Amino acid sequence: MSRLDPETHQSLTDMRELMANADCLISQEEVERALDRMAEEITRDLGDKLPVFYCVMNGGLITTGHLLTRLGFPLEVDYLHATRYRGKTRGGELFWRVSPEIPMAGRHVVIVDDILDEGATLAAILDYCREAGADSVTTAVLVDKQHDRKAVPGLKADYCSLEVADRYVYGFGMDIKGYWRNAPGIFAPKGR
Ligand SMILES: O=P(O)(O)OC[C@H]1O[C@H](OP(=O)(O)OP(=O)(O)O)[C@H](O)[C@@H]1O
Ligand SMILES: Nc1nc2[nH]cnc2c(=O)[nH]1
Repeated sequence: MSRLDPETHQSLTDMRELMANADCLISQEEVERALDRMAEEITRDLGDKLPVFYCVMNGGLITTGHLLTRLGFPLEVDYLHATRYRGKTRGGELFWRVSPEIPMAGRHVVIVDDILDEGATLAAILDYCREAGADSVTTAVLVDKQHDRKAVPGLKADYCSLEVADRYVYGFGMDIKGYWRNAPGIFAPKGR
């Protein structure tokens, strides 16, 4: 391996240590089973509606990819990027980096994301879809974080069968300090 500058070397060490000491909250097998269930339900409800799936970047990337390969019906795919954490563990104001390209008017829209935490992101995206004239809007989210701080009390995704405790989690699309979106399962730093 080529020599790394000291700062990069330290980050590499820190990130490897973090993963070596993490708690695995949901294994890859459990995630796969949850995606199977989600795909079955979506197929039942939307399989004959030519829906458009919008991936919420960046976190929704892995869930969207795994979900779409389980869907055996015609559909379109687009993405949007609305972010409010931006490498931090606390959410701030929602920043729209990229708006979707495929028009939503008159379409059956499915929003796919990795996590429903406080729900400010999903609530804003739902408003956007309704204003854009979508015929129907459904939401598919891999995990729902359990706490009572939802931006809209009782907010739930239409399709979601995994729950996580109120900890900062990463893996399967979710980052920790920008890293480990590639972790195969859902993890949390030990003791935090
Ligand atoms: O329910 P909320 O509290 O609103 O948080 C959920 C959002 O937070 C994450 O995105 P983030 O803002 O980290 O952007 P990123 O996916 O680009 O990292 C995640 O992918 C969700 O979109
Ligand atoms: N990576 C990550 N992103 C989030 N966005 C909202 N909550 C979380 C979380 O627990 N982890």
